[in-house]
Amino acid sequence: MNGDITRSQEWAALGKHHGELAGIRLRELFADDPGRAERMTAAAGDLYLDYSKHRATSETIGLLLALAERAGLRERIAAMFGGEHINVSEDRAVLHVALRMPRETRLVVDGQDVVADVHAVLDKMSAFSGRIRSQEWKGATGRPIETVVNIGIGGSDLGPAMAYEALRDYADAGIAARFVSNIDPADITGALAGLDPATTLFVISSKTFTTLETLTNARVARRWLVDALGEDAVSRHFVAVSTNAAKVAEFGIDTDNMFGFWDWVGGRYSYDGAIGLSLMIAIGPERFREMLAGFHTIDEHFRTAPFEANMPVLMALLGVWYNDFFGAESRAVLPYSQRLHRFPAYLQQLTMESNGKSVRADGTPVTAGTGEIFWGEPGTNGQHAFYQLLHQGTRLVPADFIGFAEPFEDREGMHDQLVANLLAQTSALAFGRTAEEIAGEGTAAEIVPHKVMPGNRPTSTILAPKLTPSTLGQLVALYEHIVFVEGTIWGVDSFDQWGVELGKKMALDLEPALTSAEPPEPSAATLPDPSTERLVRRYRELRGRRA
Ligand SMILES: O=P(O)(O)OC[C@H]1O[C@H](O)[C@H](O)[C@@H](O)[C@@H]1O
Repeated sequence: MNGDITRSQEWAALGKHHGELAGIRLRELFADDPGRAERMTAAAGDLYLDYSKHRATSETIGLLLALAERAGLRERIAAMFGGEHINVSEDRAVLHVALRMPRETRLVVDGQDVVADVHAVLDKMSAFSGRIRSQEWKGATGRPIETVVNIGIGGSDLGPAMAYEALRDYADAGIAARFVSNIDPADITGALAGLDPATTLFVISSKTFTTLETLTNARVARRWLVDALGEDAVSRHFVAVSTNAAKVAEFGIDTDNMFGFWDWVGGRYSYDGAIGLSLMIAIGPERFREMLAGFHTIDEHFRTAPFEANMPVLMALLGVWYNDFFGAESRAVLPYSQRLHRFPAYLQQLTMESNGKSVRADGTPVTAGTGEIFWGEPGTNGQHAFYQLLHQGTRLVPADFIGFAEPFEDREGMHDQLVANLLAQTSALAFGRTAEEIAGEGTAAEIVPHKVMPGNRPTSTILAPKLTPSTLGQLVALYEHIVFVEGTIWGVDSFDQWGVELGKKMALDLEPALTSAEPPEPSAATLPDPSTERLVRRYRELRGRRA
């Protein structure tokens, strides 16, 4: 809908319903309606969702679905899949879903069949990965590649880094991947430690090929390689992934060794395309395509399933429910899988860069909270760290628990213990322990209040058969579409990120004040405020520079 959804009657109905439901506990909801455990579930591809442990009834879901209709979700899904320029502030189509469309499909956007373009790049990536993996591609000294170092940041780092960690059990060609992102010199120093230039391939990943961190790290890597192997070695050890061929050439990378993508793929939506090159080299093109098929399964589910059975729609609407009606500020994502240890970090960019907005797509200010704060750690590590607050703190933190039935490799029944922990946590969060129950166990009266577990803390549980390339693709697509639905309800442009630009520009302006031989004048335009000016002088002193 155009305009302010918080003024709609659907929004008002949810507000009223919240008033009625707020005092009701999950214990009561289950006692009144034991069938909810069976009913409040959804399936999509290999993913199974239990959303019965939410502070919601069938009526809540009905009201939320009405809100989605009012927001024009149906039309917006069609607009995205149809290649309309729904990224209005940048006047671009939003077509990450095209990155995983099967070869035989066609999608003509702005006069061009984007699916054919996608597969041309995938084929080029597959051929290149195949040459690296089969050791046909040799480094400058004739030795095969053993390590791929991806240099990128944001969407050009988090996706492949998260997915490589998730799927490293499938890295079957003996090629390891490392990831460098930060401008902190410690990052590249750590990544290069122990590597042999003769067997190292650098993948410089940057959509724009103008990102300071990436270009700086790439220059350091180039120097490291050239010092060891000479200038001529660069073409055997550097490839690029970018949308900007001119900048790639300017950097000195042969554009024959460049893998492209398009302005209709946002950085945080890009690792299933060329930005995933380092991952494809590690796990192989076939596994990579299995991952794409997983993404596509959920895309099709999202596009075609009725909203009441549509997993991303349901999960997104529950996110809106807590964010905007219960005032919850964050959502924990708790994968019971060590391999998914970078998944919460990946989701932070996906969700928060997309929906951390305070104006709507039409430029008017939002009138409801947007952009849940995503955070998390793998279980069970989180249990021994921050779950105390989840169980007994004063804040409401809805949480997504993610588990798998099969481990890649079990040891002494450990995997069943892992899953037992997941299930125990969601039950304890939902149902808690009352003072009577605790006193009944013989607990001293003065200790009882400390042990009361309030319960009523909502969770989603997602179960999948096994962490595979396909199920990883399914999970990522699920969250991409959750972001889309939430962004649609809030009316924001989920595909721009203007908020990160100012700090980048100011850092460039500020740097000379830190490094110049003479200290900056107090009135210098590069010192934006008195606090920053003092910090600059303090830094110069600590660095032994004239302050
Ligand atoms: O891929 P690049 O053009 O180097 O951009 C890398 C990252 O930097 C930017 O600042 C954006 O906030 C991110 O969305 C992007 O993923």
